[in-house]
Amino acid sequence: KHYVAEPYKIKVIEPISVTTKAERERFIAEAGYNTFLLRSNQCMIDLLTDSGTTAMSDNQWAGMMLGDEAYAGSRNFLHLQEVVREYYGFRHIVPTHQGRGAENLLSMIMIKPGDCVPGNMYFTTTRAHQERNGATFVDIIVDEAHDSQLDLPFKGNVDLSKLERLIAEVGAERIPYLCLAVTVNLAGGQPVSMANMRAVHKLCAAHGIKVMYDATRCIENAYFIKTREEGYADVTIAAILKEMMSYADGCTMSGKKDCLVNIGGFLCMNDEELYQKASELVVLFEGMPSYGGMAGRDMEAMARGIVESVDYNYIHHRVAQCRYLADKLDEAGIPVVKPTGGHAVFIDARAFLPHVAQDRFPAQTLAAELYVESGVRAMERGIVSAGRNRETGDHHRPKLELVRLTLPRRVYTYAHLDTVAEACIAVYKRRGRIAGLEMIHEPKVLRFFTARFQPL
Ligand SMILES: Cc1ncc(COP(=O)(O)O)c(/C=N/[C@@H](Cc2ccccc2)C(=O)O)c1O
Repeated sequence: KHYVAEPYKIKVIEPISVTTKAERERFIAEAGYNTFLLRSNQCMIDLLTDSGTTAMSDNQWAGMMLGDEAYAGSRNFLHLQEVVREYYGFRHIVPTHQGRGAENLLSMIMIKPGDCVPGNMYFTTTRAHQERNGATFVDIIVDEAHDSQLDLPFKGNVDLSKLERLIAEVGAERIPYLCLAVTVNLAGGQPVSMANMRAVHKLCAAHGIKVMYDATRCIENAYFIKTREEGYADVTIAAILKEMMSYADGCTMSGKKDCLVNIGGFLCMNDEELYQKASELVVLFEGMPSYGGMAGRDMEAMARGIVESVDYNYIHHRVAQCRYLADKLDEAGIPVVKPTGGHAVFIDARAFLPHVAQDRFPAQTLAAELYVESGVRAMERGIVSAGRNRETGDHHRPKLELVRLTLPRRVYTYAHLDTVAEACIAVYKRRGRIAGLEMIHEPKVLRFFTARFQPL
């Protein structure tokens, strides 16, 4: 297999703090066996998240010196607005401090209590905001998305018959919008095909239901369309992105992922009335409609990041790094989600630790073991992240109990990925001797961020 070399060279470095195994055993115990509670300087290769961990380019850093910090009408906002209109195609953009800011505004202006918001698999913060505004999230993703070993090109797709059944059951007036995630984080970074986006838009438009994308990893989705979908091999990433967005009425965006910045986000829409409502609320939650919780310099960095993000060489390498790591684990017999997603390698913790019951937190356990083995920080994406069912009080029990090895953009090299693979293989060899965890502190909201555990 050919793995493309980094299409950039290193100009500035940030030293990695090296730890010993004995130190890491102490650190993870102090962190309640929750990798979110480790300090950055206790992690040697930090694969917790691709969110906000991007290395910016010299062009973006130069832009940071051109921050127009005027309270209103900053030239950086005008630049960001112009770039989003050009690349995403929506008429209105409301800047927010990050994705969550956009999710908050969207949920508040579109949802009324008792509504249903259908989507292609849940995401924690997205669902939390929908529920907070009185809606019920309804999963309409294709069944195949819940099978980690099924190697299909677009496992993020919507099952149109599920959507039709939902509309028939609850009525279009109780569905303010469909939330289409491109890509689907918790399914393993799985993309949605252009054909499915087109069909979803057509069906929703026929019922007067808006389609709002969670565009957080839309460049990765565009790359998978280019490389996997008939008819797009010779189409540019930018043109694919624009067509994707043409099938949506708006989007929320966490700029901390595919806009290549460390903070920032936006909410987009075409509808004038929605824009007016969002503009009224943004002053309450994020500041002015012309800065949305970002400094001028951050908006400049994001505008420049958006232009860089559609460069084929950038996204080709970014996805190739994920595939490189996934192939190494797969060759060693370690169960990983197939096909490899755009931002991470997801280990199937249930298959890795079949003797650990799901309510003994296999993914949480494996993430802690990986950390002790080699200082690699991964993230639990299983029963702990899924939280509890509001009605029954029992854990949500997702079919996918995953450990996510999330690759920051333009940060690590293939040598780092070799170290990660070796660590996974070492733990895999001693998996029979790994017992589970019990939860000793359980927060009420989004518990995975601060829950604490101890070994059985
Ligand atoms: C598909 C999708 N939509 C919206 C957001 C929110 O965007 P923001 O508010 O962070 O900018 C995110 C953030 N995902 C991050 C950070 C994270 C967030 C909650 C729990 C765990 C991790 C991650 O997956 O690591 C996302 O993935």
